[in-house]
Amino acid sequence: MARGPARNLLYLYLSKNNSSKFRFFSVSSRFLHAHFTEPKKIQDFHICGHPLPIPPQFSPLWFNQWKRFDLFNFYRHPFSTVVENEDNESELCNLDVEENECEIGTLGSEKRLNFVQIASRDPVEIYRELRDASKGEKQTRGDWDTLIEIFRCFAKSGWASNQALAVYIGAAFFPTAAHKFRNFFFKKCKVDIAKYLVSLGPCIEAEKFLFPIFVEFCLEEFPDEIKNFRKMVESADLTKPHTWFPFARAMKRKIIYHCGPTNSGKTYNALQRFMEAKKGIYCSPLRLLAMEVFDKVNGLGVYCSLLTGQEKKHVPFSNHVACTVEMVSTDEMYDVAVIDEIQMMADSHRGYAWTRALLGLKADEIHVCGDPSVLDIVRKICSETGDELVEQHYERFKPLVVEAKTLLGDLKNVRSGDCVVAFSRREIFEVKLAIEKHTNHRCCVIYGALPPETRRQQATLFNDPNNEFDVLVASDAVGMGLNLNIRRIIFNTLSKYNGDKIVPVPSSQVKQIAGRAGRRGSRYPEGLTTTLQLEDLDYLIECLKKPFDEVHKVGLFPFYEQVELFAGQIPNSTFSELLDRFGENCRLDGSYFLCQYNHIKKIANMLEKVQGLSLEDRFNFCFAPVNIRDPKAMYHLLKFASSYAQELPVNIAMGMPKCSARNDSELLDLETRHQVLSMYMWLSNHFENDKFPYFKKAEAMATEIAELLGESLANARWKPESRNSGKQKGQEKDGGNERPRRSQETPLSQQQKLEKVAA
Ligand SMILES: Nc1ncnc2c1ncn2[C@@H]1O[C@H](COP(=O)(O)OP(=O)(O)OP(=O)(O)O)[C@@H](O)[C@H]1O
Ligand SMILES: [Mg+2]
Repeated sequence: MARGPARNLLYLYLSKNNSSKFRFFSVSSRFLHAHFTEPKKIQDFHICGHPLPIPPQFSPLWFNQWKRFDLFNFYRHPFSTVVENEDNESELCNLDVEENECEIGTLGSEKRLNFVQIASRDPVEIYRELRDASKGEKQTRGDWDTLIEIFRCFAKSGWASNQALAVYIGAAFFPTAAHKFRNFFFKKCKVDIAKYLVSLGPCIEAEKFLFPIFVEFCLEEFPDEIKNFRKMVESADLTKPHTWFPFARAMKRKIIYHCGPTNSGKTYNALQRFMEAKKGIYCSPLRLLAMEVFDKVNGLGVYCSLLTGQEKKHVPFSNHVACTVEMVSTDEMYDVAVIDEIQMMADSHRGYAWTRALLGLKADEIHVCGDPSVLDIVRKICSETGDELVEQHYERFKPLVVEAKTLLGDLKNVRSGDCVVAFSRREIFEVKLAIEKHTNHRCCVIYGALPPETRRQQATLFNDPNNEFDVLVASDAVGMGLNLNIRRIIFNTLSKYNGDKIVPVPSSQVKQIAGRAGRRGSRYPEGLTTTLQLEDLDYLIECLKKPFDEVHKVGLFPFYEQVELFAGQIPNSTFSELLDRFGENCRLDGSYFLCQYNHIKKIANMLEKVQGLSLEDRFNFCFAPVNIRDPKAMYHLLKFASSYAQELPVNIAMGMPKCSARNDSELLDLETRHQVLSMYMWLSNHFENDKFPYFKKAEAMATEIAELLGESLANARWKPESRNSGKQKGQEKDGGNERPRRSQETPLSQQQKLEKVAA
C-alpha cells in the first residue's frame, strides 16, 4: 500500500457568537472526516481567502452527523487547517493526518514511486506545466484510446458536474468546458501524467485526479462564463429565508405550538387568545375555514373582517381579520396571530405560504396549530429566528374507536351520522346513488371542486338533525376545517389517484380524515371509524397506529422580486423557461425545498402567446385559482389575460344557466362556471380594480351558481361523468379503485383487531 501526504487548507468562518464546538478527526488527500456538534453556526467556507458558496450537498444540516466530504473542493493548499471566527482570531487545529489510500501494489517499484509523486502533486502546478508546455508528448495508441475513454467519462460524470457548481461552472456549461479541457489536455499532455491516468483507467479516481486541474483550466479560460453563472446563482439564492424579514427578526416573538391530533381543541384554544387580543389575524388553510372563523368570531361579538383571494369583507371598527394563509400581510403589526394547520408547511405545492407566514408575521404572539410532524422543524426555525417557542401538547377529547366489523362491502349498512369517504368525484356520486337507491337515507356531498359556499350549505344540511339528509359522502376535502356532526367515518376505499397512478392514501391523511368523527359538543362526541371492505381494515388500523412522520423540509417559493432579479440574468427567456432555470439553479438550505410549480408552468405556457403582459402580470396570472385540467376554465383565463393585455376592461363573458343541473354534465358545467367567476374575483383583487370592473356582478353570479349547485346536489340521482374522461379511463385501467396490496400483510383476527382498536 503506497501512501501520499495530505495537502489541504480549509478555512471555516464561524458566526459571531462563536461557541461552536467542532472537531476535525482526520484529513487525507481525499477526505476530511469531521464532526460538528453545532453545525448551524457555520456560515461560510473560504478557501485561501476566496469565499465559496456552501454547495447544496454541504449545507449546514449536512454536517449533522459524522460525514466524509470530498476535499477536491478544497484542493491545492498545503497541509494545515485554519479555523477562524469573525474577529479573525485564527487558531490552528492539530490534524491527525491520514494518508492516501491509493493502492498500486502490483506495479514496479520505480513506477509506483513515480505515480505516488504524480498523485500527490499540486494540481495548480500540473495545470501550469501543461499550459506552458509548447506541445504534448507522444503517447502510444493504446494509451490514447484509454485517455479518450477517461475524458468521455469525465464529461459525463455527474460527480464532476456537481462539484463544478461550487466554482460556478453550471451544469449546462459543464460539457462544453469538459470538451475544451480535453482538447487542451490532449494538445499538451505529458507522458508521466498520461501513464498515471491510464493506470487508473476510466474511473472515479481518474475523475478526481483531473477535476482540480480542470478547475484551474476553467478559472483561466472561462472567467466570463463563471462570473455570469455566479451572478445567476446568487440571484436565485433562497438560502437563509429567515433573513428575508428583518422587521420580524428585530422583534422578540413568542411562538406557541398547539400540537396534537385532530379534534383535540388546538384551534379552539388558539382562537381564544386571538379573540382576547387587541389586534389579531387568523390564517386559514381554506376559504371555508376562514369564513367559519369570520362568522364564529363576529357571532361572539368580536368584530372581524374577512380576507381571501376572492373576497374582502371589511367589518367597520374591526381589529381582527380571518384570512387565507396566502393572503397574510407581513407588513401589518399584530398582537396575536394564529396559523392553522401548520403541518401544511410541508405541502409540496402550497407549503411556501405557511413558511412565509411563520417567518414573516409581525406579531408578538404567534399560535401555530397542527400535528406533531413539523414540530422539530419549527423548533429549528425558531432557534434560527431567535423566537421563543412554547409547546402545548394535546390529546383527543375522546379516543377514536375503530369498528372491526366494517360494512362488509355493503353500503346498505350505512347509518344516520355516517360519512362515507371516497377519493374521486365519480366514486362520490356512485356511492351517493347506491345509498339513496338501496336505503332510506339521503346524502349530502362535499368535494374539492364545489365552491366553499356550497360545501358549507351541504355541511349545514348534514348537521341539521331535522331533515332527511343524514349521511355525508365526501372526498378528502372533508379532512380539514369543517365542523361536522359525524358519528362514523367509513372509508369507501383507501387508495387514490395521485395524478399519476393509484396509490395507498398516506397515513397522515387517513388519520386526519378519520379524526373528523366525533366532535366535542356535537351530537356524536365519540368518534368511530371503519372501512367498507373488510380487506381494507388492516391498513386503516395500521395508519391510525402509525406515529406522525417527521418532516425534514418545508416549502419555499420565490417572491416576485426574486424572480425579477433572476430574470435580469437571463434576458429574452419566456416566463416558463425562467421558472425552469430558477428551479435548476436556486440554492436552498437543507431544511427547505422549492415548491412544485408544474401548474404555474402550465398557465405560463398557455399565456406565452399573449403579447403585452409584463413579467409581473404573468407572475400574477399564473397564481390565479384555476383547475389546469379543466379546458373551459383555462380558456376563460386566457381570454381574461388577453383582454387585460390589450388594456380593455375585462368582461366576464359568460352567461348564467337557467336552472339547476339535470344531469352530471350540467353539474360539471355549473362547477366550471363557478370556478371562472371565482377566478375573475381573484384577478379583480390582485390587479387594479378598474381592469376587472365587474367584480360585483361576478360575485352575484357566483352566489347564484352556488345555490344552483346546492339544489342540483339535493336532486342528483345520475351516473357520474368525468371532467377528463381520457385520464379517468386510464386511471381505472391502472388498477381501478383497488388499493394495491402489500405482499407482507398478515391478516389479523377479529380479536386482535379489537385489541388494536382499544389501544
Ligand atoms: N375547551 C373547549 N370548550 C368547548 N368546546 C371546545 C373546547 N375545545 C374544543 N372545543 C370544540 O371541540 C371541537 C374540536 O376543537 P378544535 O376544532 O379546536 O380541534 P382541533 O384540534 O383544532 O381539530 P382539527 O385538527 O380537526 O382542526 C370544536 O367544535 C371546538 O369548538
Ligand atoms: Mg383545528
